[in-house]
Amino acid sequence: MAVPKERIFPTQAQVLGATRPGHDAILTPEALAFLATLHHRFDARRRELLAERVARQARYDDGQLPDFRTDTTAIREGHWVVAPIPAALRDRRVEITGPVERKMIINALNSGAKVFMADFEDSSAPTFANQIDGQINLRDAVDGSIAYTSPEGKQYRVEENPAVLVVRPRGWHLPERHITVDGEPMAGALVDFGLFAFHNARRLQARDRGPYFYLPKLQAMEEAALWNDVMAAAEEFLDLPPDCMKATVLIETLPAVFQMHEILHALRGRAVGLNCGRWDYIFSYLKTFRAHRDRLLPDRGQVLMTVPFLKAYSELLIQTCHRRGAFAMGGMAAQIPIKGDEAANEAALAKVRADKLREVQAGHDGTWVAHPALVPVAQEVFDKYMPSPNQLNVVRADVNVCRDQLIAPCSGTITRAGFDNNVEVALRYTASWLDGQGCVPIHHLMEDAATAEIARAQLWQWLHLGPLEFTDHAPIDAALFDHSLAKHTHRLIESGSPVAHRAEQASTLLKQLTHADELGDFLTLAAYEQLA
Ligand SMILES: CC(=O)SCCNC(=O)CCNC(=O)[C@H](O)C(C)(C)COP(=O)(O)OP(=O)(O)OC[C@H]1O[C@@H](n2cnc3c(N)ncnc32)[C@H](O)[C@@H]1OP(=O)(O)O
Ligand SMILES: O=CC(=O)O
Ligand SMILES: [Mg+2]
Repeated sequence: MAVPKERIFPTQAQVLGATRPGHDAILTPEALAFLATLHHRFDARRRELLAERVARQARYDDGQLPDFRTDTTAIREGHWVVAPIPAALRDRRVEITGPVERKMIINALNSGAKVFMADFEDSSAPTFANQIDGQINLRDAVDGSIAYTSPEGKQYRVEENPAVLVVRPRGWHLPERHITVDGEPMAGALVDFGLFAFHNARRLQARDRGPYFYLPKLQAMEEAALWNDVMAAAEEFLDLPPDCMKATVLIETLPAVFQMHEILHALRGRAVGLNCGRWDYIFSYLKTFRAHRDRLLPDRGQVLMTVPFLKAYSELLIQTCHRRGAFAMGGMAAQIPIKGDEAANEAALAKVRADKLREVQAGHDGTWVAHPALVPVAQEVFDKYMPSPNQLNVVRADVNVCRDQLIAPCSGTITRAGFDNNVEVALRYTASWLDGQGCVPIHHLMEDAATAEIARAQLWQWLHLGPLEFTDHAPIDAALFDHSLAKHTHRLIESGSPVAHRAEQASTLLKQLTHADELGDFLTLAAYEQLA
């Protein structure tokens, strides 16, 4: 893409990773100069905001509880709405999500969903090849040339009326060590956003669609303001109209739920909605309260969206969004279709249906599905209960959520089966991730970075905030964890799984993380050190 010379920052980002054929068309000198510009202008601020996360967590560790801000009351109480939502995003009843693999992108675009969220984040293991191949695939999807032939000879191409593309870059915390500026690794977020915007934003803007993004794992309005400034700078650099880049923000950290008005306000020229990222939200609840024994969570299978703290979160999100003219998107049920067992499949679909029914009846404007076969399931429910394109008119004046409801302890039990399942899922997911696969089915559930984080964080919590015991009074202790981990490691090695060779490596990493005195910030940060 031609960019006026005076806009190009003198430094180029350096590529340290091995590149493959086709990568040079993404990692062009102009694109690398654009990345360097983003890095120079915004990385120091990003690092400051990450330091604020650490300070915030230290306050929670000292016993403070998250709460609404006192310095932003005027924003919460003021009368303002977000900018008008573009036509392409006014009906988002079903959104399919998935990694940026070539075949899956085509399948997702053809799935019948209104939106496809192309994911560089929770469902991606960010090897350099995955991330840059993903950029090639998205560029080809945007320019209409994407096609794929499977090893069996099946041909894939995009059909008419594909889903609207929305891209999710990595969160602010993850580095991209294969691209550096002045010797410093770039932020994965700036690399994913920057390369996608550089190669596709103008082309998208020239059509009836635009450059649209999902923004993950924010904790505070200042982090949203940083994204706003990054996008504004990119628009200026790429000669695009101000605020044409649109953002839907995942509310998937506990601190962020207390700043939803503020986050929308920081992005008000470009915010189109918030989304209930339930899995990371549960993980964030665990992490925020890692030192609070009175807020331990039971088995993850019991932490459903109907438990009080999650119900309060989703209802407050709907009320907040609709007050501001923004969409309130629902989230992901973990069930996926089960092949070869009709009864089990029907039971899984019934769970998805019930989840979508809860969402649409609560006032959500749309929802997420993990698999193409779930598009009609979710759509049927939303079509029935949401005949208009959205339900921005549902103001939920009945909702009156206070701080204590958002952080309410969750009742339930810790079972042996739940403990063992956490060990198995954390191990098998980590092995897959280390092998370059960021989303996998385990026991017929979708497991990705967020769900795996819950599994491993719970293990840490149960071992470190104890002494705890199961319902049969057997102690929950490190010896039990070591035993279960050894058992599942052995099983994975013997399983013939394509990731069996990663079993020992994943096991060692999990052991370190679970035995550590402090709950590590992100599994994916620790594992990134070892990612090929
Ligand atoms: C917490 C969060 O962040 S949620 C968001 C992140 N998570 C996701 O996006 C989940 C994405 N989903 C997936 O990756 C997959 O559905 C999995 C891993 C859960 C299951 O994958 P598989 O076991 O391969 O599913 P399955 O074999 O049933 O797939 C059947 C077909 O559907 C396709 N498919 C499955 N999921 C998707 C998807 N999300 N998008 C597009 N195509 C898909 C497969 O590619 C396959 O295509 P083919 O018949 O042309 O070969
Ligand atoms: O990103 C979504 C989530 O649930 O986490
Ligand atoms: Mg998430």
